Amino acid sequence: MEIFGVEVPLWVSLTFTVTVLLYWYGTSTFNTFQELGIPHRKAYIPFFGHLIENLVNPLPILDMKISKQFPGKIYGGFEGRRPALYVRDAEFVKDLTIREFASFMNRRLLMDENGIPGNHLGRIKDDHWKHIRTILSPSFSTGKLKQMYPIIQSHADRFVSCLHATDATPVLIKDYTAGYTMDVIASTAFGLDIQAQRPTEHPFMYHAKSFFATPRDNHISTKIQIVLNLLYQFMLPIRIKALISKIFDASFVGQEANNYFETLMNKLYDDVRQKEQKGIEFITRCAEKVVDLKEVEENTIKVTNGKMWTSAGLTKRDFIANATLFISDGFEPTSSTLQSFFYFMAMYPDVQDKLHRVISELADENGCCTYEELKQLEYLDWCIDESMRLMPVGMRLEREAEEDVTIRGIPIKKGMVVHVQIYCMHRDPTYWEDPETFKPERFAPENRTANQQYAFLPFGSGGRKCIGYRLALLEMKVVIVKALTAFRFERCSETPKMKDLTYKLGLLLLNIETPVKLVAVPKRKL
Ligand code: HEM
Repeated sequence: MEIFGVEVPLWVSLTFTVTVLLYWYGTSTFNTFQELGIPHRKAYIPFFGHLIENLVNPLPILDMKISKQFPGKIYGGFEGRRPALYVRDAEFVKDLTIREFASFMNRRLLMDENGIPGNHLGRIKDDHWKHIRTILSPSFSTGKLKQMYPIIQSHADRFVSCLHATDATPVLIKDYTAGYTMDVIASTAFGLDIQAQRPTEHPFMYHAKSFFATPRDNHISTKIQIVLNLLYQFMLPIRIKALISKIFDASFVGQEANNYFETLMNKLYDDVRQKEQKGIEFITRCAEKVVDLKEVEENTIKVTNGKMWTSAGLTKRDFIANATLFISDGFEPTSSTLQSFFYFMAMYPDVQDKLHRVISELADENGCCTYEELKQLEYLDWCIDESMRLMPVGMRLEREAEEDVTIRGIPIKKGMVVHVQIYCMHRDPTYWEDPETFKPERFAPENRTANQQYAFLPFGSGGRKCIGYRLALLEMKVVIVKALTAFRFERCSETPKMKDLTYKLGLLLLNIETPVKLVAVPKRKL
């Protein structure tokens, strides 16, 4: 082929044309924010945008660094070709999650799996989500929590015995909070006593850990695997990923964990249906709602986002997916939050002493008090809130625009993802005086300011707020009251300083990477 009188081989001109077309397509969305007049980060890498940077850096650190460049608290960026809006303005967040809830009801889907994860409350959409949320919500009512209270207390006693066995030597506190949380989940949700606080790892615990693909170690090979996995999730279209995950074990949750819980839930379902005496567990309530799609009236059958469901109850698939909700969403956030809490107690001994005084005025020598009495411990509430302010496990909330909407003058296009930067908001000096310091008193009613309401969202906001937050708070309070009655948590030479804490890679949860070692010094002999 001749171009401007020069002979160019056909393969060269074809390669050139394809490269130009690919470059054009790979960058064609990169002017979105310029056109909308929204401050943004310029993207240069075709197809990737800022994705690689997002995946190879711990998100809280990156979010804090970048957000400093945007004092207006709202800016655009690119996750691959897809425009995403990053927000840390409390008033904007209020409108996004409450006033405009109907347009931002859903989270973005990276996978359209048919197994447990794809049908779980956190991932389903629109009317399907509303229907399942309505069925599950009563499982967290005051009445249900009161029924669970003695069970939770017995696991908290076990937590105290396990710590006594450490003989005041330094321990990785997360091993203990994880065991406790899992014991609570297995018993209150499934009626199982899996003894997760024992040193041997129960298969239930082993598979539960992979629900959030929580990295098991800090090896470089593990990090590469995480980054490749995230790249795969972001870069390929959902349909292609669905095909690949059918052929290989490429689901969000490993196929092994999926199969384990599917088999277990089927077995528990059969047991529950056969039992005459109904238990108080979450699974019993879910099992009672299961209906056969072949037997329900046709007008109750709906399809949302490719998923079939019925307004007459739960399908077996909905049942299996949502029965595991305690594990997939309840386990890691609660055990991590407890880890942070005990860490802050050791780092701020004056706060710990004050909290201990308050607790000992109310609870007996075993840290027992009634459900109602627990509510009177407002200083405990402030300490937990302050701990979640500095270490919010849900470091970002995610919403996807269902339609074009303008919020506070910012136009948001249909399909755009909005990330609420919880970690940044919780440490923003506009909302919090001296934000890096642990000061529970800032949560005393007389110290609260109006603009803090939507700048403190450890459990999210609006209709999609954490469904299990009341249970999470209860199980944390019970174990804290018992643990602080029995021990004083102290630093040791292996306890990291706050400025040295590093975080694991990942987009969902704030996960401390630095091993957090503490000493639990008994207050009295058993
Ligand atoms: C300290 C512990 C916990 C923290 C910090 C936490 C935090 C969160 C956050 C930030 C969200 C997103 C909310 C939003 O998008 O507005 C969420 C959602 C959710 N959480 Fe929790 N959570 C905790 C414990 C639990 C427990 C114990 C359960 C279940 C037993 C649970 C079940 C869920 C579910 C199912 C969702 C999705 C709700 C929906 O989409 O309707 N969480 N959680």
